[in-house]
Parts: sequence; structure tokens; C-alpha cells
Amino acid sequence: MSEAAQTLDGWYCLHDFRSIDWSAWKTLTSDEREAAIREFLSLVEKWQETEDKKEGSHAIYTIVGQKADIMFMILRPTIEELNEIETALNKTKLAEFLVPAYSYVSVVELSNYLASGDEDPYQIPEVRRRLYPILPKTKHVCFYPMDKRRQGNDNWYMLSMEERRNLMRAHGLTGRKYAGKVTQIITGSVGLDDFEWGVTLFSDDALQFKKLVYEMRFDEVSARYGEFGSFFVGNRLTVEKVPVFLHV
Ligand code: VOV
Repeated sequence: MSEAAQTLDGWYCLHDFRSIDWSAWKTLTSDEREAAIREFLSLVEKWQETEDKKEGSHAIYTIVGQKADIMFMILRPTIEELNEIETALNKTKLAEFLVPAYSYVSVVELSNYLASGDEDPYQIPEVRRRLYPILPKTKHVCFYPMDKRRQGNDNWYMLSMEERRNLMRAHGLTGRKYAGKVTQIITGSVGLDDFEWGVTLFSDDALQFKKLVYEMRFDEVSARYGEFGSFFVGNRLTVEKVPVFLHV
């Protein structure tokens, strides 16, 4: 049996995608809509207080295309808190008009492929910053789930640790070319959701998602072993923009 990579696991993560039932939303009076928006914003304010205390983080993006209209990405120390947050959201008035489109449950993950030293990694500030990240406030987001292939001669899980380490090193070098342009948050989801990882990319230039993902297709680890789910791309929805977004 090949040696499993050891993972470092950080905050739990929920990607919650909803479509908006605009026809139903329009049937409310403008006072009712305003009250629903106020109630929703007070929920987001609570999320912000948690983020300010560095006890979690969140991001809200409007999604381009028909797969969804809005995405909430939530990070919390426990999976129970993710459940509480989705339940609180579901109990709001606005949620009566939010139709579930897709969701993904995972946990922020770093592997030990490129780790060095004997120090307890959970005590290294840079590692902690990546395991418990405050989500970047970039203009755009790209999310997709992915697997590593297990088929015939292309079975990631039959490769030796050394072979996987070399492939991940090459992957990291390609990724490093995008430093300052794209920030990635990899979340592990084996045993938690339908794919093995969630990939969330943040950038102020949406074109960089295409350039990075395309370039990575030529890395052996993606070319030979990568299998991908649906891609979602979105634009940041700040608290200030919420009333305009929901105005009908
Ligand atoms: C923004 C660029 C970027 C950079 C710098 C980067 C670097 C790194 C490093 C150094 C490491 C290994 C150590 C660790 O930190 O775990 C990883 C790990 C991982 N990556 Fe990555 N990745 C990037 C970006 C990046 C992208 C765009 C994708 C999607 C692949 C594609 O083809 O669409 C991806 C996937 C992953 C995955 C699924 C893992 C875990 C694999 C496992 O088997 O455990 N990743 N990644």
C-alpha cells in the first residue's frame, strides 16, 4: 500500500449556492422586501463580527450564468457552526426566495508533500494563516470540486509518496507563477462531499482563472490525474451592494 499524505486540517467550509426566485420576490411589497433585506444584512453583520474576531470568515459572490445567482462561502472552526449558519439563513424571510442550487462541504487542507522540518506545523504562523484564512476580498471568485483519477494505469492512489511529491512540486511551481494574481484555498472533502477537494480561487481579474486553470491542465498531475466537477464563477457582493442587487 502506498503511504497516504498527512493532511493539516483547518476551518470547516461550506459553499452554499442559491438561485433567486425573482418572480416570487417581486410579489412582495417594497416595505416587505426592505425588511427582508435588513434582516439578511443583520445576519451578515453577525458573520462580520465573527470574522473581525478571527473566529471564522465568509464571502458573498453573485454567480454569473444559470447555475446559481449567489454563493455564500463560510468558514468556521466546527461543522456544527456551518449547520447553524445555514439553518439561520434558511429561517430568514429572504430564504423563502433562495432556491438551493448546489452546496459543498469541506475543510481547509494542506498536505505534507512539500513540508519540511520537525516543528509542529500547527504552531507555524504561516501554516496557521493558511489553515484559518480570512477570505480575500477580491472582485472575483472561481469554485470547482475535483478528484484525482483512479483508473487503470492512471491511479493517483497507487503512486508512491515520492512520485506524488514530485508531481505536487511541479504543480506548486506552476501555481507560484500566479503569486499576487490568484489566491487559492484548497479544501479537502473526502468523506464529506461528492468530490475529493474543493478548489476556490480568488482574483481581481477573472481572466487569470482561465489562464491559471489552462496552464495547470499541462501539469502532469492535472493532465493525467485531474477530474473536475462544475465550475462556478462570480463577482463580489459587498454589503453595500446588497440593496441594489435585490432591488426590483
Ligand atoms: C494559485 C496557484 C496555486 C498554487 C501556488 C498551488 C500550490 C499548491 C501546493 C504547494 C500544494 C501542495 C501542498 C499543499 O498546500 O497541500 C497544492 C495542493 C493542491 N492543489 Fe494547488 N496550487 C495552486 C492552484 C491550484 C489549482 C488551480 C488547483 C486545481 C487543479 C487544476 O488543474 O485545475 C489546485 C489543486 C490542488 C489540490 C487538489 C491540492 C491537494 C492535492 C493533494 O493530493 O493533496 N491548486 N497546491
